[in-house]
Amino acid sequence: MSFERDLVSPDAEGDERNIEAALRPKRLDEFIGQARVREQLSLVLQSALRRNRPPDHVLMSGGPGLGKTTLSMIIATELSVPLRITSGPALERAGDLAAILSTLSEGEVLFIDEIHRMARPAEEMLYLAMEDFRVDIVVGKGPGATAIPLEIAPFTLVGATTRAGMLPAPLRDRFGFVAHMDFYGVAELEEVLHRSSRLLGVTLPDDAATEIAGRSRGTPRIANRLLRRVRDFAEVRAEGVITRDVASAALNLYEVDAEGLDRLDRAVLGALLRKFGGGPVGLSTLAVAVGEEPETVEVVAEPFLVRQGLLARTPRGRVATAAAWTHLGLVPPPDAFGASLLIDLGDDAEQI
Ligand SMILES: Nc1ncnc2c1ncn2[C@@H]1O[C@H](COP(=O)(O)OP(=O)(O)OP(=O)(O)O)[C@@H](O)[C@H]1O
Ligand SMILES: [Mg+2]
Repeated sequence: MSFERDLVSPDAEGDERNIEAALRPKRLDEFIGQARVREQLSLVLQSALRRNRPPDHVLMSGGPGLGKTTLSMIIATELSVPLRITSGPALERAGDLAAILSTLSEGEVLFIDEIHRMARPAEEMLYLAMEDFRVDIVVGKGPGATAIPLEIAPFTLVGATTRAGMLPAPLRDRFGFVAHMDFYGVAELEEVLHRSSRLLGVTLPDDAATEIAGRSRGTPRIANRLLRRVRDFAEVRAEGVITRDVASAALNLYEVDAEGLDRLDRAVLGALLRKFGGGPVGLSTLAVAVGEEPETVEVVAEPFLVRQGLLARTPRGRVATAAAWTHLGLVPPPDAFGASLLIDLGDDAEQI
């Protein structure tokens, strides 16, 4: 058994990058949600513009699909400066980074995506560049090698990472501003969906937007993706008209449920409840029960289940919460939790 993850994966899949580029907000006031980050960043940018100096280096931290790349591009646009884009994995050798740094123009924004994946020598070169706008070019090898300092134009580094914890402290400390990107609320995702539907030229009623937003796992990228699937469904089956029922039928067809769980999520939860009485059960036992690798269960399914309060990781193993039983319409056995936690699920709940 294997599961299609494309629909609710927070990572960009296939040619999605191109589609996304068209939906990216270009200015700060078009960027939806993240009110605190937006306000903080707006201050940083405005004061830099006033002083006519490049702003402090900015670190964007947050899960995939929450808008880090989008916001980085906005920074360059708002400052009216060019943007240079690279990524941690592309900077294998210090020379790769030196080539970029030495050709930056004054005030340019250098965006390093996945900055936590940069190789060590490049990282050390970056420290000096961030702090003193200088790089040391090493000439020669062995004991005769000399470092020639080279001045570079003052620039702004914008780093993005999904794993801020993996950044070495000296690097983290050199960012003057850290933008923590959070998951989006349903109302914010509705706004994202309305904006995207205008750009895609489709009519999206409010209640249909609510339906899609609720299943989007707090992530604009997923919201936009579900919107495209709903549009396809409406074109083929509903003469292009999106209603709440059409949206709901489309997403049911793609097996994305009302809380945004997909087949793998429900399989994991279902096995935990039906086969192991709600746990505790070890990760590998649970993975075998759904025919998946333990890593897939741990990395792909569990974080969202934990965030939704449906599953808990305990030292004794994985445990379902009361909400998990409710979500799958099952009645927990009397000994599943303390008796006080038992919930009445009504007559139509499936008995296990
Ligand atoms: N605040 C927002 N308002 C409107 N659209 C957004 C917002 N944030 C993200 N999006 C949309 O979601 C998509 C993904 O955003 P983006 O590529 O910036 O995410 P990311 O955090 O860089 O993801 P990754 O970690 O995978 O690089 C883009 O198409 C963008 O248009
Ligand atoms: Mg990105």
